[in-house]
Amino acid sequence: MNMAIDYVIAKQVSKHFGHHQVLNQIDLTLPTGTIYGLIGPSGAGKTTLIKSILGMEAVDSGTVKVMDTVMPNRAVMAQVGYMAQSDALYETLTARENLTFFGQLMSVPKIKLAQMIDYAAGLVDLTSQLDQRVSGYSGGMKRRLSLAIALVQDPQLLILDEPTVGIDPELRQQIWTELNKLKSTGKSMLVTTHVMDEAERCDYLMLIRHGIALAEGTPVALKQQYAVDTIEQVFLKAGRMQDANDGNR
Ligand SMILES: Nc1ncnc2c1ncn2[C@@H]1O[C@H](COP(=O)(O)OP(=O)(O)OP(=O)(O)O)[C@@H](O)[C@H]1O
Repeated sequence: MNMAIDYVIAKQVSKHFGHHQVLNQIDLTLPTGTIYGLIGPSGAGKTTLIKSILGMEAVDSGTVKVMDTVMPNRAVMAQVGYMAQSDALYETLTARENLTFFGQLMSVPKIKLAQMIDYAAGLVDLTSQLDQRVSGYSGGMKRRLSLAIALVQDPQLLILDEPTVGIDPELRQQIWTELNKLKSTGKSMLVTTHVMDEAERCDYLMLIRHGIALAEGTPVALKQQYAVDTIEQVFLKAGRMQDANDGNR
């Protein structure tokens, strides 16, 4: 059983590119056994926040700790299952070879690696195509392989940037069922999504827009707070309120 710790603690994280403030004093705490969703429109700053948490993007101010360690830190980074928004795969290799390569890179012991490849491939429904070259894969298959790679090292913390883009609804359901199983073993996930029914499945949500954390809480609490029935409506209402506030300045 895992100790209840906060896997991620980000405090007052700010970041700009040129004159553009992309993150504005963001606080985020991700406890054990939690699926934390980041939702927001394109360009809101979700990927930049994720990269800042992973130590891949230097922040202007604020601090990030992952597994109680100040980031960036290579050893901690190696313990995080990260699925980037664009697939970084070796096209000339097969899916199994890709999984083996990344598993070895993450120092997964050989016996465990074979098991984890079978498990991860099964989870994303690629078992029968494992020995095909990735160059022949469709976009959705590549996305699924990237998710399998994030899982192959059996990480305690998964950071998934739009994991289900291009994946059909049935498989999306299966993947979410599995993410919930992983959660019940104490793993945590930070997930970005544009899909509102996925947002509803998260334990906790942050709505981010123009680099600002507009609202956060459990899906139920957010719906109550904004007196609406869906997360999509929360999102629209919070956005309108932000625009009205900006207009009043
Ligand atoms: N390396 C960079 N240099 C300059 N601007 C950048 C860089 N990376 C991101 N940006 C800008 O920062 C803003 C936030 O981008 P980010 O990718 O974090 O948004 P996002 O919420 O993840 O969007 P999406 O949902 O489309 O992935 C955008 O305006 C983007 O153009």
